Amino acid sequence: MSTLTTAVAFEKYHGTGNEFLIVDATDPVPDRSAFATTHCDRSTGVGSDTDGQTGADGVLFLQLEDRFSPPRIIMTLVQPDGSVAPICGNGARCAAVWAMDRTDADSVMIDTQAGTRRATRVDDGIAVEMGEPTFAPDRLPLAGNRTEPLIEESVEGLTVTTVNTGVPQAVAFVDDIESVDIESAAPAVRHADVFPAGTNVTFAERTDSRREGVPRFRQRSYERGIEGETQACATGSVAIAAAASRIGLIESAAPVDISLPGGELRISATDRGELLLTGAVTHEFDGDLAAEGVDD
Ligand SMILES: N[C@@H](CCC[C@H](N)C(=O)O)C(=O)O
Repeated sequence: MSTLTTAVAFEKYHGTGNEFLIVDATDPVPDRSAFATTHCDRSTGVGSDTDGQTGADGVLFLQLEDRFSPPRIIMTLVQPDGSVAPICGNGARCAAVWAMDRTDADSVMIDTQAGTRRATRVDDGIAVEMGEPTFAPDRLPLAGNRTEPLIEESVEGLTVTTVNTGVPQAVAFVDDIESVDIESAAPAVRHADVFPAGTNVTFAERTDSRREGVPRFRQRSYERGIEGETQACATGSVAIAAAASRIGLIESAAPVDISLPGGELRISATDRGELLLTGAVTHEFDGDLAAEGVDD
């Protein structure tokens, strides 16, 4: 038995600073977890981009099915710790551009473990239908036989409202987001016993509107699977809108503007009342990376 190393083509994209390596899923990568852990490492991973950022926030393995109209993509996000996330809002936008560039389509369907999402090219980037956020304890999930949603309750000393926006999110509304020591405050909540599958932890501060009548929040998120703060977490942005509406901070979950360390996102509503996430996507650079397998 010997180790076989092959070169795998990748493209690096970011959605509002949330960075992904995209690999065509038809290229064989025998151990996807090891591939993601190695190449996403922020110190030793894939080489620097123009912003000097080494590594990435995950690998999107994308399988394009262009016989359908609109084209479909089967999206699997493998995170730096080797785990698979059911969905990723920023990743879905990057996946949409990757597929649109190959098909000339302006709309694609993205099949994820959290369900199918439609993504459409719009003036200010890509808009993704994000499904119905749910506060239901069994869908979060919450531990035990709990029947009540977890709304504005203290978990590990932080007051949070929990919502599943495709992935679990614990949202804490704070007065001054800059003063939050996220690396100290978030890990205990992320691993709290009440969340058997863990959770992402998102902080939000209500701030001045930039569009008349549109509430705006500043956001910082600590992500499960990355185990650290990211420049943007779009399922967290949707969670802020849903949670703020649920606890009466705002009248409705849409429209809402969100400012993140990596840029701006907008939450609006589709005609069917589904939340729509809109933001920019950037294609950074391409290359080849080593994938290791075993040859027997
Ligand atoms: N960055 C993402 C969320 C990715 C999944 C998350 N880390 C998890 O494990 O739940 C986004 O933009 O939504």
